[in-house]
Amino acid sequence: MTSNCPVIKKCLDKANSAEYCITMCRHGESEWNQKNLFCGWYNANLSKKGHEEAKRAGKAIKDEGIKFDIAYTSVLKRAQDTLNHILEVSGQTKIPIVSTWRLNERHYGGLTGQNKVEAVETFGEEQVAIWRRSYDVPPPEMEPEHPFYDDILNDPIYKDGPPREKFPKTESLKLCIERSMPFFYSTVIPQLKKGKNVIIAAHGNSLRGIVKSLERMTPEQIMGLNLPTGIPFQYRLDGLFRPIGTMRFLGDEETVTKAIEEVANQTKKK
Ligand SMILES: O=C(O)[C@@H](COP(=O)(O)O)OP(=O)(O)O
Repeated sequence: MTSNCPVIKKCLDKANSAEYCITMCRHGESEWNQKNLFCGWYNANLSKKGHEEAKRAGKAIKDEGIKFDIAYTSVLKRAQDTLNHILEVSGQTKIPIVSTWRLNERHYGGLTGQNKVEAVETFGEEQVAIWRRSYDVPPPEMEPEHPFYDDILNDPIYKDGPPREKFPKTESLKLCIERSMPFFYSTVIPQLKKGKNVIIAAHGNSLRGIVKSLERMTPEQIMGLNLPTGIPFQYRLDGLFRPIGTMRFLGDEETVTKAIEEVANQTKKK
């Protein structure tokens, strides 16, 4: 965009030249990723492989000499443990860490705890693909009889929200974006504006929501994006917080491609 008006031109020059950098990382493989179960708000641990992936992510950040000023994560331990490994291995455990339910994985509703291949056998490939990757079709709600309903609802990690009357029973990507992006714009963006270097350690779908918003992707475009576990990626952003170039993974291309394919193929029988 260009303009002959000096005032507009000055604003546009500033917007086009300012540059921010943000690093994000989906947590390492969880025990439920390993068992191929829909996880959502269930508070799964990292698997042994997940701990290793997270440490490797920390090494990649250390090797690149990336220094963070502040870190954001969800209230779920798979994301928090991943962040802690990253900060420990890269020698930056002293930075402030902000945890919020708003960066949680999308709530997978009644699918929580179901095996992804078995879900395809029960509901069909097309339906499960819609629940996993459509933009605005949420999975069936989690009913009070669901084996994890009470554990999740009464978990003290939710003492600061969401309020009980708004506690999700299921979420589409759209609903996940509606609670994560207000946090991103009100809390993370101001830090970037102050020149701070930020890392977000979160989840496959809460991060897909941020990517969709930053890249101004359509609902159709975001359907095709799968994020690998434990591989950090970065964006350089212009003054209007638009990406300059594509996301850059801190990992070799072969490993990244293989890890992305694994996520895409989770509903296929091995
Ligand atoms: O909830 C889950 O099962 C996965 C994402 O699953 P898909 O949407 O890729 O099926 O979330 P994460 O492991 O990132 O917390």
